Amino acid sequence: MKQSRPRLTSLSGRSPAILVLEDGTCFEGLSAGAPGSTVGEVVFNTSMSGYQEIATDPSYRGQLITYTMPHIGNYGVNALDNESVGTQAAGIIVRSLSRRASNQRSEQGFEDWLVERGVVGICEVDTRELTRRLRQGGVGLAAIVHDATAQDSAAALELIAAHPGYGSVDYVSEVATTRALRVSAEDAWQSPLKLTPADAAEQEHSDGPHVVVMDFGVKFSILRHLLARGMRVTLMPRDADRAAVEAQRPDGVLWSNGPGDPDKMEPFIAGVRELSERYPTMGICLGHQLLAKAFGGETFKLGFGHRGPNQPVQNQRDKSVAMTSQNHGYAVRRESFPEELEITHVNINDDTISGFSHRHLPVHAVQYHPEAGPGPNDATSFFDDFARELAGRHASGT
Ligand SMILES: NC(=O)CC[C@H](N)C(=O)O
Repeated sequence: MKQSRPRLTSLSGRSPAILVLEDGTCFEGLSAGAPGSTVGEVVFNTSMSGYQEIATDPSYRGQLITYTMPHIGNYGVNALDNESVGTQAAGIIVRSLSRRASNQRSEQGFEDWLVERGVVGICEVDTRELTRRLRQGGVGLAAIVHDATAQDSAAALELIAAHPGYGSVDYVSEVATTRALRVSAEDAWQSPLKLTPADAAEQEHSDGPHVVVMDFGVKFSILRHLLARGMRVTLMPRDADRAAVEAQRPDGVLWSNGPGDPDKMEPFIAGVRELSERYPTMGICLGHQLLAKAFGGETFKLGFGHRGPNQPVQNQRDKSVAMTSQNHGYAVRRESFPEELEITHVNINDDTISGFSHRHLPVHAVQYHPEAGPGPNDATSFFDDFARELAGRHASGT
């Protein structure tokens, strides 16, 4: 392996650790986070900040996140920035991991938090070289093993061999709700989000439009954006049928983001179609992919995906460009794009489909993340449009 600087063998108590790719390529580094070993699909994210939001984004379930920003952890973590209850990344890979957190919002150091949550990591890795490889060869499985050097690569390769393959795992079942949950609007931006069983007594009596979020691993920022626009929000499990959704008397339905290969979600596609013919509908990321499939489209795996806060997307109607936050490894195939849908947004980097609307139904979907979390707020108008659509329907009682 090419070394860009002399290998460190210890750094304040860290032990040697390795990251091994499927093809046997070994990156040597030092242990970080919780001790042990881990395996997952190795991907990279180009954000300069937002490491906590990324590690808690359910769409990263089963993945080892390479942070391309060379210095990670310096502003600590805090409870408000979690994008879900758990920590979802299967592991983290960084160049320099800060042990000191310096920020007025910090409640805990990033590494202590990783240890507490059992997330295995590796630091002092040549993340630039790793990212170049992933860009050239595509993403794949990899394993991190602590207390190991390149001579121990076989142990890592065994972990990889025992993995069923990223696309074969139903990661959504590990992160999404299995029961209806009400989302409390109280202090949504000031305190950690509160989710309570929807059968419990109503906690609030807001009279805003009601959105049912079909949960495949939704990010809290999405829920906050809905609440901030005066909407009432209920999470429903992915297998909730039409009757269960209708019983909630929603004004609209949102299909959430989520981890894994959208092809694994085939059993739920008929339900996506049925509900989107009935309610104003919005889809984000995995939700975008599910909606495209529901109308006859297909998805495919990108070489190395789009993960970062600086993905330029062009609106096909007014030609404006927004910088968007993205985190996806699959996309909708152009050749399969259904006639009844219209492409509304395109990723300028590689011309992939970034958004569409139905030609006749109020169905809109984006492959990017208008909620950012982390990332720029260029695209939040997507929520404004949805709120307007639902407010009209709510007022008219249709
Ligand atoms: N953020 C997401 O919803 C990701 C969708 C899907 N799992 C993908 O990787 O493409």
